Formats: sequence, C-alpha cells, structure tokens
Amino acid sequence: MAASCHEQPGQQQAELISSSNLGSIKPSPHALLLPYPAQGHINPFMQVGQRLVAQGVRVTLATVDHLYAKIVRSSQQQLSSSGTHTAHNHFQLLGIKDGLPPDFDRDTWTEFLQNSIDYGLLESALELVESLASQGHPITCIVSDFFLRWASSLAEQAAVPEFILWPQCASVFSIYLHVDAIIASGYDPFEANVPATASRETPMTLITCVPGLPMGIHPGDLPLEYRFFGKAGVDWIRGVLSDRFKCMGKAMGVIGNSFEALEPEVLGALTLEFQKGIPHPNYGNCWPKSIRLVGPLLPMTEGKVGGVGGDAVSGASSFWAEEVDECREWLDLQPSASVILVAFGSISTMNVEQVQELALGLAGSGERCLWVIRENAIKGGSEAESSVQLEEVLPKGFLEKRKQGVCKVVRWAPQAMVLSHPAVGGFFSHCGWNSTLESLCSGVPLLGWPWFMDQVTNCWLASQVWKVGLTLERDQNNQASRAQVERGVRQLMSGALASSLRARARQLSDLAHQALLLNHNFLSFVDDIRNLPLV
Ligand SMILES: O=c1ccn([C@@H]2O[C@H](COP(=O)(O)OP(=O)(O)O[C@H]3O[C@H](CO)[C@@H](O)[C@H](O)[C@H]3O)[C@@H](O)[C@H]2O)c(=O)[nH]1
Repeated sequence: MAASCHEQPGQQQAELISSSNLGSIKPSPHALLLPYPAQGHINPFMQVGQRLVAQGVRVTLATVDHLYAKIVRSSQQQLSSSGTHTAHNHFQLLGIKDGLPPDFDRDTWTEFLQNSIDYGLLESALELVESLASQGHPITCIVSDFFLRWASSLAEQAAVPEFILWPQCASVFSIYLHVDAIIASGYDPFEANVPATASRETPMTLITCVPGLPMGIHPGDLPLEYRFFGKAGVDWIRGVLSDRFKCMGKAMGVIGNSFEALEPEVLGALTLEFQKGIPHPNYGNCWPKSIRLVGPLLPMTEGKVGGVGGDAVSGASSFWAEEVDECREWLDLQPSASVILVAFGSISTMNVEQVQELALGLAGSGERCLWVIRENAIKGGSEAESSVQLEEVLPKGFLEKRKQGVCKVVRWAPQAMVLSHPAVGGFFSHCGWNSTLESLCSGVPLLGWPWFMDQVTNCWLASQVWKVGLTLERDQNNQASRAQVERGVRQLMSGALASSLRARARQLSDLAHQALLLNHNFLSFVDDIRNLPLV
C-alpha cells in the first residue's frame, strides 16, 4: 500500500501515517521536513511536523526508503496490536531513494553508507520537490536537519527558504561553533585521543572559552571524541560543521530542540553574538535571521510529556514496534517510583560479556528494572535474533529476577510514555539528547553511561550542571563491571542523594512543561513560515 516518491510520486502514501486529504481549497504554507536518517533525528522532526500541521501548515516529511519502510511496518504492527492510531490531516510521510543497491546492508554503519547520506540524497530530494510542485502542492520552505550536509544546496536549487533544526542541546551547538576558540586555548579536540573516563580522572585545565557554558568543562566531556570514531569520524563531523556553519547565514532561522529555561546562559550568549552579527573566524557571517529554542520536541498527551496510553504511539516514527501494553501492564503493578528504565537509544551496541555484566549488576542492585534490549543491540546479534537467543545470552541471576517479575525485558518500549509512568523512578541511559530531554521533562533522574559525541556532554550537563543525574563509573574502554552497575543503580534509586536528584528533576520538569504550554518560540517560527510568500 505504501510507496516511495520515486515509484509513484506522492500518489501512494502510507495511509496509516499520512492523510490523503492533501487537496484543500485555500493554499496553505507547505514545509518539507528533512531529518537525518536516524531514529533520534526523525523523532523530533515528527514532533515538528505534528505541531506545524496543528497550526495549519501542510507538511511533507521525507526520509530514506528503508527507514520509511521500517516506520510503516512498525506502525502496522502497532495498529494490529493496539487498535489505535491517529491519522494526520495535511501530513504525509514519504520515502526517497538513497542510490544504493536494494540488497545493500543499511543497518551497519560504513563509510560507504555515510557517503550515500552525505552526497547521494540531494538528487532524490530535488526530484521530490519537483514532484510535489507538479502535483499542485509546491513547497514554501524546507526544515532541514543540521547534520544533512546537502540541505542548503537543496534550498538554493529549489529557491525556497531554509530553517535548520539543531537536534541536540544548545550547549553542544555552542561548543561546535566555538571549536576554534577551544583549539586556541591549547586543546585540540579534533586531534586528541583521550579515553573519556580516564580523562576525567586526569586533572586538565578546564575549558572556559565557550560563551555561555555555565561552568568550565573538562576536555574529556567535550562532544568531539576520537575514541569511538577515529580519524574518519572526526573528519566527518569537521566536514559537517564546516559545510553547515558556512551556509547558516543564508538560512531563515535555526531552531533548536531545547528550551530557554534549561540553557539560559548559552542561549543568551548565542543571541548576543547573533545580535551583534560578529563574524566567525572561519565561517564569516554565519548568523541566520533568527535563532530559537522551540523544544522540548517530545510526544505529548493532555498537556503532559509522554502520557500513558496516548498519542506517544500515534506519532508513529518508531523503527520498531513499541511494546505498549506489555510495558504499561507491568508498570501498573509496580510501586511508585520503584522502577529503573534501562535503555540506550537506537544506535549503541554492546558485546555479550558487557550485556551479562550489566544484567548481573541490575539483578544485584535489588531494584526493579524495565530493560530495553533492541533487536540489533548485542554486538554480533542480528535483527532477526529471537527471544530464545536472548535467554541464552542473559545470565541465570538475571533470568531468575525476571521470572520473579522484578525485572522485565522488552525489545522496544514507548520510551516517553514509560518515563512518564508513576512507577518509574530512574533512567539508566546513554544520554542521547532525546532520551535526556524525555527524562528531565518527566522529572526522572538519570544514571548516565554515554558512548559517543554529544552523549558525553549531555551526561556532564545532567550530572554536573543540572544536577539531575549521576555518571556511571566505568573503565577506560567504557566498559562497566557488575559492581559498578550495582552501585550506580542503587545510588540513583535510593538514599538521600536519590531524593535530591528527584526533587531537582521535578523542578526541571515543571520548567519544561511551562515551555511546552507557552510555546511562544514555536509559534514565532510558525509565523515566519506563514509570512513566507506562497508559491
Ligand atoms: O525502547 C526505546 C528506546 C528509545 N526510544 C526512543 O528513541 C529515541 C532515541 O534517541 P536518543 O536518545 O537521542 O538516542 P540515539 O538514538 O542514540 O540518538 C542519536 O541522535 C541524537 C540526536 O542527534 C544524539 O543526541 C545521540 O547522541 C545519537 O546517538 C528517543 O526518542 C527514545 O524515546 C524508544 O522510543 N523506545
């Protein structure tokens, strides 16, 4: 039933996800939303899409064919299990070609795959723009992911204004923008190869030159890590930063998935630089016409982030089917704030030994846990891995706890919904930005086990700056023993420190909800879109 735009452009859209009701009498603005092809990027874009549609803006959200197929598949599974789904007027999700052979392994990161994302999608996106115009629905603007290197070229060639969505926190944006100052201060994060955990134990001069960071940051907490990606990864991020910052001055605006009350100093410093129009030493006039924090871009139900059993599901951007009833029914049986959610996002993987140590640490902590083990999360495990194989991997000590109903394992959870459930009192997380935001908006403190890039900085922010979390002790290779896990989980879940973290998390949650209710930055962004000329 669903089709990609290159097969029959715009004629067969996913009925579950999109509305066929695209022909309205009065022309409305039409935004083309282009996320970087990854779960942690498509989710906030889906939220932008839903909110724009609610404001009367027509939205087309396009991603690569194979992710489009995953979303449709998981959404169909969801539909058959829950029987609930919301269709969106004036919203369509489409797939575009990535130029790779059909049988290419797109689930394993390779430089080849990265190249196709960086250079192979522009042509397909241009075809989509033409196809939408030929159907009588020309786009009036693009909302692109910062990490899509070609998006500014698309805006230029399509002759429409571009808004750039920064999908991480404002602090990381400022760090990337001021990397030159960091290098000038004597530490080159592009060259350094410091194991993150060891670096924190090694006294080093704190970096204080990033405008607006509320305190000095240890070099080991910066997002630019050699450790996981090596030179190829560092060269890639360097290229992205350069390509995008150079073109940012042409953009109508940059919108960030954070909120003012969370990062007031950084936003203040960026706004000041922007107002003064201070040229960047490398990128020249890189200031767009506006910079706004429009987040938190998270699923909402009845004015609350997440919510139980609501539209967290019908946002329909998950690559895997969410085990909604499984999670809810189990959580409903647990005492208040007694469960730690354990989930490490959509990309991170672990080897079998680490999974076993983690399992024994969780079991040893004596706390209740809901653990998400994604189908492709165990290194060497495949998407097709069955739960029987999972039982072979998980150690006896943990399986016993599972049998007693103290611990539960699912393959993919409705995370925002789970975090907002009263039974959840802590989140053991890799500190991906969406997870961090979901946690603090739900008032749930974090135990951070960051893997790479911004996760390291988010973990620092959560534990050191916002004081809503703890950092997991681990070795120089980022591996944690069962004893370290046990200690971290216990500290997060019980005792005086746990209570103070929870109180602070609740304060931030209140601020996040105020930002969501007022939502004036998002409305100003919508005004900008409405004021654009209709084609
Ligand atoms: O069982 C699960 C587990 C996760 N999620 C969702 O998946 C998303 C995961 O996003 P995030 O927490 O940001 O992690 P990653 O998937 O690892 O995201 C990548 O993209 C983010 C945004 O750029 C970066 O902050 C991360 O470092 C990068 O790894 C979140 O919305 C979660 O709610 C679920 O719905 N169910």
